[in-house]
Parts: sequence; structure tokens; C-alpha cells
Amino acid sequence: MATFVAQRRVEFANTDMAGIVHYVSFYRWFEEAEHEYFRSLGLNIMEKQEDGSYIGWPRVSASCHFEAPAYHEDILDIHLRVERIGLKSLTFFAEFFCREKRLAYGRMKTACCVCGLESGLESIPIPQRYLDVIEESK
Ligand SMILES: CC(C)(COP(=O)(O)OP(=O)(O)OC[C@H]1O[C@@H](n2cnc3c(N)ncnc32)[C@H](O)[C@@H]1OP(=O)(O)O)[C@@H](O)C(=O)NCCC(=O)NCCSC(=O)c1cc(O)c2ccccc2c1O
Repeated sequence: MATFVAQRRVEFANTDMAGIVHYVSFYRWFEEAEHEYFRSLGLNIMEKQEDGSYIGWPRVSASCHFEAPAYHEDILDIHLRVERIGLKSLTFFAEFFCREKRLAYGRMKTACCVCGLESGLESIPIPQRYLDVIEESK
């Protein structure tokens, strides 16, 4: 996939008592970048179906490596790409840059699921309409 780039400014609430960005913020920005990527393709990360259930993308694994700290007011460029398209899952790879220096990188794997409030999560093969646009963005 051509790399999708999202941008975030480090807000005060993203930082911790050490004055640097708390690691949880990187996971949140990673997820937000992924959702922005879906939106850019005309997809919704929670798509309602006729029976009232939703197709969604819960995470089955997440990892992040932190190489340098980020600070309040820094502008971060989040470079996101689909690393692997599985039968029922997508693996995203993201890198976080500030002034072209890489601060962190990580992976998130999401399983395509039917999400019902009562029935819970049921993984399904990724529907073709998602594959069409995701593969085209590669
Ligand atoms: C999600 C599950 C229901 C899947 O269980 P199932 O037994 O059906 O899984 P499969 O074995 O068929 O695997 C499907 C697919 O996923 C890969 N996979 C599964 N588990 C892992 C794992 N631990 N590590 C790596 N990969 C895994 C597997 O290889 C298959 O991929 P293929 O490409 O090979 O087909 C079940 O696992 C479950 O219920 N898990 C708990 C999910 C959860 O609670 N996650 C944490 C919170 S979810 C979340 O934060 C979230 C974020 C969002 O952005 C969302 C966006 C939109 C909707 C929902 C969101 C959301 O919930």
C-alpha cells in the first residue's frame, strides 16, 4: 500500500509526569490513523448490516517499540500501511516521525468480525468490497 500519513499535535493531556508522551497515546494515535485510512477509502470501521449487527475490526494483537521521546506541541507524522491482508485479518504497520526522526514503530492486527451486542464477536472472511479498495490502495 502507498503509505497513508496522518498527523497529530502532542497535546498536554498526551504527556506524563516525565514531560514526555505517555506510551498509551501512541496506541491511540495508531488506531486513529487506521480509522482515518478507512475513511479515506470510503469505508467505515463500524458498518451496520441489515440485521442490525455491525462489521467491525477488533484488535487481536498490538505492539509498539519506542525509540525516542515526543514532547508537548511536537507535530507527529504517522506513516501507516497495510502490511498483510489475511483471510480474516489485516495487519497494519505504523511509524511515528517528528521532524523526520523516527520515534516509534509498531504493528496492529485486526480481525474482521460481525459484532452483535448480544452475540458478541464472530470472525468472518474479509468481504470482497473491503478487499477491493484496500488492495487498490496498495
Ligand atoms: C476476534 C476474535 C473473535 C477472533 O476469534 P476467532 O476464534 O474467530 O479467531 P480466528 O482464529 O478465526 O482468527 C481470525 C483472524 O485473526 C487472527 N488472530 C486471532 N487471534 C490472534 C492473536 N491473538 N494474534 C494474532 N492473530 C490472531 C487469525 O490469524 C485470523 O487471521 P487470518 O488472516 O489468518 O484469517 C477473538 O480473538 C476475540 O474475541 N478477541 C478479543 C478481541 C478484543 O477484545 N480486542 C481488544 C479490544 S478491541 C478494540 O479495541 C477495537 C478497536 C477498534 O478500532 C475497533 C474498530 C471497529 C470495531 C471494533 C473495534 C474494537 O473492538
